[in-house]
Amino acid sequence: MAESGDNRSLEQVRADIDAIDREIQQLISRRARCAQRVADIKLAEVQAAREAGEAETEVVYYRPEREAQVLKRIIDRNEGPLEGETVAHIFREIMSSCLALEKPLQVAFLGPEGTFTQAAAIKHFGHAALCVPQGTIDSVFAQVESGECNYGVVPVENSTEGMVSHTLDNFMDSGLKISGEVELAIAHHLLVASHTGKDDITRICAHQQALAQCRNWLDGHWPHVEREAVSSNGEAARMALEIPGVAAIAGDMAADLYGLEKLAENIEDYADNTTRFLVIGREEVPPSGRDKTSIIVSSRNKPGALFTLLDPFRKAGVSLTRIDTRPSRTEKWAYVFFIEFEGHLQDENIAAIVAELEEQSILLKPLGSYPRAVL
Ligand SMILES: C=C(O[C@@H]1C=C(C(=O)O)C=C[C@H]1O)C(=O)O
Repeated sequence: MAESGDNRSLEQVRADIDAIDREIQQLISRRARCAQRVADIKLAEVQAAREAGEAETEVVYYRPEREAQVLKRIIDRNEGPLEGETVAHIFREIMSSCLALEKPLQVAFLGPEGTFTQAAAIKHFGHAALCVPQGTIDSVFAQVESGECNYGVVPVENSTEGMVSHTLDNFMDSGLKISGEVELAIAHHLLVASHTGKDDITRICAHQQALAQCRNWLDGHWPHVEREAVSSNGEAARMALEIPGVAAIAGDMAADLYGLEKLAENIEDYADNTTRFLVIGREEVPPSGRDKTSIIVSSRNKPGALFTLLDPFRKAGVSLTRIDTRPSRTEKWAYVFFIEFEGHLQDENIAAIVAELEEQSILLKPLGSYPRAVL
């Protein structure tokens, strides 16, 4: 085996690499056959349940909690020289391809193509999933509710593509469950078509949030060029390709999709610009061991209402990861809280908190427990 510091020739090291690749390929094929065997077992179990008159009808091949465990283990045992996350991304793609041997997952996302939501969908499900663009957050929910798509991906926090509140409103009326979360580092670039030079630019287009996130950079570099907010960064990229003089601000996905050139990279004013997305599905997800739970709770606007809702978490020492308020649409002066915390609804301490909250509130709706983002 080639090690750094040995005195093998280039040809010898390449021969080593070829032999290793052969082994890796054989192992991947073996892994894929195991995944097929798992799928056969799942199918047989569902068929047996059907014959026994049990209600289950759908075979669920995709197991988010299992995938999260596999990826976490890969990161934990990684010894370098590659980064744990880099290796996990490779395994993300292997799992995605193994699962697609049964049937590629259909994943609805807030489109159009080339948006960060699509990048989030691919990051979570891998490239073997079939990502289907939707025009609105409502239609992402509808596609999953009707069964057209297996899962959906919607932005929920600090997004350049959609409104948090709109996603939360959808959860109030929907029976769908959250089955995962995706965190994505957002890097914006100034993009132009190959036939557009720096001096040809008369207009810079992007989603309004992308324009906002790059405001200082634009003020410094392009103070006199018109800025135009359009419906998405993907749309801005399409315009940059088709309309002379237009430059777009968008991410890598859009640059690749429309074959645009990067005039400037990473132009966002703040590094660490992360957007969070939620994965929605029809099934509840069993515990992975590192989970989060999201609930909607509603209480009357009386003194101490929020304190009463949050106190059970404090007493149990459970960390809240997010809390949002929305006005209730059904009752004047009632509020709806969207609360996220660490733990799974099947954990005893979490079940006890939820039972206590149920007594204190007008309405309590669990939106699901799901593995914390690994990648
Ligand atoms: C193989 C399984 O099914 C699917 C494929 C997985 C994989 O390739 O590792 C993991 C979880 C499931 O999404 C399983 O449940 O173990």
